[in-house]
Amino acid sequence: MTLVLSYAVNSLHRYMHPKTPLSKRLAVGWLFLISRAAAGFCPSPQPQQSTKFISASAKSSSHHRHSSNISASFKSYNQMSTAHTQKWADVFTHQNSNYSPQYLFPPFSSRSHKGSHGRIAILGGSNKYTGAPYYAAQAALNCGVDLATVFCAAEASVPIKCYSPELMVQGVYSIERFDALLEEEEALLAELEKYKHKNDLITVDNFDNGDDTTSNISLDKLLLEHDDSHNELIQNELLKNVDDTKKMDDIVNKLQKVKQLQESLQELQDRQMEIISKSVRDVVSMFPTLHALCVGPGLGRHPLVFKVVQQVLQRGMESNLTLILDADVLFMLSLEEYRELYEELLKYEGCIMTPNVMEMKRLPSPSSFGSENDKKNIIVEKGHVDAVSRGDVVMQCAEEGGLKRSGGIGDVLAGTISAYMAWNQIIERGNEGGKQQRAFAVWTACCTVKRATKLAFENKRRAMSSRDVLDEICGVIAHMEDDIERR
Ligand SMILES: NC(=O)C1=CN([C@@H]2O[C@H](COP(=O)(O)OP(=O)(O)OC[C@H]3O[C@@H](n4cnc5c(N)ncnc54)[C@H](OP(=O)(O)O)[C@@H]3O)[C@@H](O)[C@H]2O)[C@@H](O)CC1
Ligand SMILES: Nc1ncnc2c1ncn2[C@@H]1O[C@H](COP(=O)(O)OP(=O)(O)OP(=O)(O)O)[C@@H](O)[C@H]1O
Repeated sequence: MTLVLSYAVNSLHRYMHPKTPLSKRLAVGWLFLISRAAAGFCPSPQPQQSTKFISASAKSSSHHRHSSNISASFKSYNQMSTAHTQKWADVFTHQNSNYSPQYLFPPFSSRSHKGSHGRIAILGGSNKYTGAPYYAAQAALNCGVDLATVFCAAEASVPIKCYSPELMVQGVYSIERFDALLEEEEALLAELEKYKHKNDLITVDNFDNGDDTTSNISLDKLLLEHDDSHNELIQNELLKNVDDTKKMDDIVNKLQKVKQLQESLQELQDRQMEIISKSVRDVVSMFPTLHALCVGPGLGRHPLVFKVVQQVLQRGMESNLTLILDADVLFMLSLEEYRELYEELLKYEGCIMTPNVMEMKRLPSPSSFGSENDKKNIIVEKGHVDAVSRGDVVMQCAEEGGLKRSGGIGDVLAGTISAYMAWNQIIERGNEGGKQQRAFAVWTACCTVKRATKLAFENKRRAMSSRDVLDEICGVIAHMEDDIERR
């Protein structure tokens, strides 16, 4: 196109000479206008790219300038140079690919049984959000997995069941019950706090030190720093030392009340732990049958749900289960309380995080990492161009999406990645090649959703919703499989 353009400009210059006949001048004028219009519609050719992931550290210095702006949070791959982007079709135009598209989809066989094309689960869905886990699970089914289970809040299970008979849905905790437990705990803590602030000074013998001196001790100190047997001792000491019986009764009553409150609090916290453990057991008992678990779509931000999720993720890593982390679980991992878990997940090869712009900004920079290469997990930074990175290598998905961005497309992507990860497990069975192929499969999942969104948008325009994207997925995958066969 550049050649055509320069030829046209040169010709224009030559033929616009006053001695050139008018008819020739008009013809050249048209040629010039047509070539300008064509240049506007066709993008200039991209430099040759390989299908290898590119090393982020090998990139131009411009991305370092950009990434320094976000030093407080996680390094943003979408703020790096966008020169090395790829579309699905590019995979077939380069022979030096490290990745094998023919191993993305498990082949059909007459010996296939229910589950041999993938069993995934979603942990998410709350009283507020029921659509998100549905989109994720249904996306995985529409990709082609055989079985999809949704573990959710009991309050969400009936609506989700009603969306689709194909889904298996299990309520594993109740937000209402968790709310009641938290309210009870808050009331007990508030009552304890009231006593803590009663700083009555009382005079006691220094029996601890075995000497005869006396000192003023705040009731606060007595209540908080002495165990039960000690309290008894204190009471005896008080009996000996405090003359005013009314004051004495007061103090003893307070001690008893605090003891009672502390016991109730302990009993409540034990009950909480028991309920949380039961929820965790319900999810973990399915692990041996799962190829991948996606956590987060519509999860909500209840502190006790986060406790369940914390244990599920720990057990997932212990079981070497592939974990796809999206939405609210990424919020949870940005909290100081879960920093240790977050850093463990960054080192876990079977973890794929899919942050949107906000979630990416919230994720903290890991403190225990020397370089990007210490990160073993995969991060999919969603945006106009999705960036899939592992360690310091990054592959950007330049596939065009639709112009409408309805809520839930991120959930569709999380479910689609779950399906590709299930297939990766089935095909590669965790060998070294499989791990390399995993990032490529995640990138292909991004291409799939971008393409499905584009088709849905072309069909429905302003009315496009995430359901329409779901409907396009199977066609997109069928085309991709055709591309692989034709290769
Ligand atoms: N049907 C359902 O059930 C659905 C349920 N969902 C579930 O909702 C839960 C919360 O997810 P989330 O994405 O709303 O939370 P979070 O990331 O904190 O964003 C909140 C704030 O960030 C902003 N913001 C977001 N993106 C931005 C961007 N690209 N660029 C700029 N700003 C951006 C945005 O600002 P606003 O646009 O409102 O001005 C907003 O204030 C989660 O469980 C998810 O699964 C959804 O999946 C949808 C379908
Ligand atoms: N600026 C953008 N331009 C075009 N596409 C985008 C843009 N940002 C995100 N997308 C695409 O939209 C899809 C969902 O990404 P998004 O950032 O909306 O996730 P999300 O907020 O987690 O979604 P959800 O609504 O499910 O919570 C992805 O396929 C992503 O590639």
